[in-house]
Amino acid sequence: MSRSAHPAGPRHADVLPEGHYSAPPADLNHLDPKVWARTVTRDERGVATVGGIAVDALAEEFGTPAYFLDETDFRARCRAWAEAFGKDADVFYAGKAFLSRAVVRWLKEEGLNLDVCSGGELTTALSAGMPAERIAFHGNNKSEEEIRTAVEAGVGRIVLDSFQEIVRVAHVAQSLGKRQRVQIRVTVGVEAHTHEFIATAHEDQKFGIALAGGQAAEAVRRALKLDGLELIGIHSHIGSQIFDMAGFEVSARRVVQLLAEVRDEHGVELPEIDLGGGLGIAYTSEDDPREPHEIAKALTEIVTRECEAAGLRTPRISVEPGRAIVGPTAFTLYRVGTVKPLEGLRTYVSVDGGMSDNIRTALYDAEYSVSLVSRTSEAEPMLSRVVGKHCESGDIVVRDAFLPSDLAPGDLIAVPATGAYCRSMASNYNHALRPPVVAVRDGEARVIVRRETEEDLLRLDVG
Ligand SMILES: Cc1ncc(COP(=O)(O)O)c(C=O)c1O
Ligand SMILES: N[C@@H](CCCC[NH3+])C(=O)O
Repeated sequence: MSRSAHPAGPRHADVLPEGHYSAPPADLNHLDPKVWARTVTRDERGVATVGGIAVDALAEEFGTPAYFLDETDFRARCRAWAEAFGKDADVFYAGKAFLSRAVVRWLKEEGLNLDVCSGGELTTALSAGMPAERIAFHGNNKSEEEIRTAVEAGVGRIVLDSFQEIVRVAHVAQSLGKRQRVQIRVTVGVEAHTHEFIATAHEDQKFGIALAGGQAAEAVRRALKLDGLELIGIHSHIGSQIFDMAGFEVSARRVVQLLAEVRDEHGVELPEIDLGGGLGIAYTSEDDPREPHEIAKALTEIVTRECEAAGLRTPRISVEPGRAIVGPTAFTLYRVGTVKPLEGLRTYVSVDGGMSDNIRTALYDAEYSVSLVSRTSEAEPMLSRVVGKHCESGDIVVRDAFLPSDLAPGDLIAVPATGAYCRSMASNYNHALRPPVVAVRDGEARVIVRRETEEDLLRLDVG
């Protein structure tokens, strides 16, 4: 592939326009372990490798764009979470981040439970052999059919999200002659420090039942009266990509307060509390996420302290990390198609994917990093914007990042930390074919979700 020089673009710090970036990194070839999956490194040629396989070979075999998932890293993260919380707590992987049958099998083998939030996720989980009692079923508008499937399967818990749902689940359970274990999802009134679209515990939004105004206490009252329900606890999820533990602290305190009120009113000590997911990961070298053992320690201490103060037995804690497990384990590999320097601004690098395989930049103004991975380069840093091939000027994958100034069509670049909410939120915009997910481990690569084909598109179009 040609590496012809292109007209000089904006390259030096003194001509850089405003944007979300700091100075160019000291070494553009360095693959920072903070943002790259555990086994990623460069081989003797300078080509990046994952699980011992070089990305040029992966691109050759599987094509681009494609997501490559480091199975070793995924399993290690599952184990770290399970060990950090220990046997007296439960870790539910949030399947919305990324779910496939292989993932379900890994979770099962590594001792994790699974949070699903739709009939589709539930079917995937059951079809890959996840025991139903290890599944939690979420959602703010579960259909009667979804509820029936979940109750029939015997899911470990359904998380109730509205007053209507309390009655709906009780009715379905009773009609099946069952008593369904449930939690009530409450909104604790915390403003999580994250993007507005992914914060979920302030009161003015669609999820949960507010603690404020006694709504949640009323939900407990109603649930306790219904024969079809066994109320086992209270659930709170405050948002996503959160680094600051202060929000979890307030949330835990308010949930424990509700448990104390329930004890006082009904003489019942609910045995479980779920503090949701939402723990942040490093998308760029500037992010500093917490390790699972620190998170486990902080959450356990808060809950224990608050329960002691309220004279309650400490309930069994559960958490639902999605992004923190799968996010860092995958990267998206793209091939560069065009390189367009805009004098005084930045260089637009077009790749063969875009907002259809990563909507997070357009949707949340998310920040990502990017590296040239098919070779190393000693060329000077060039302020770049990585864009896709869609008919949309907001089709941006990486808003501001530095790539070497000799970047050329045919080069492979990769965006790390795309394991969560990229394939799971992928679309067919412009009839794009959603990329495959390839799991790599110990020198072996295998497709776990295949690439869509034009036949798939035509098969759906029955007109
Ligand atoms: C109820 C619930 N649990 C868990 C999660 C997982 O969040 P994250 O992937 O940020 O850990 C979400 C999504 O934000 C959620 O809504
Ligand atoms: N999908 C979002 C977060 C919401 C997760 C589900 N409540 C993201 O990419 O960050």
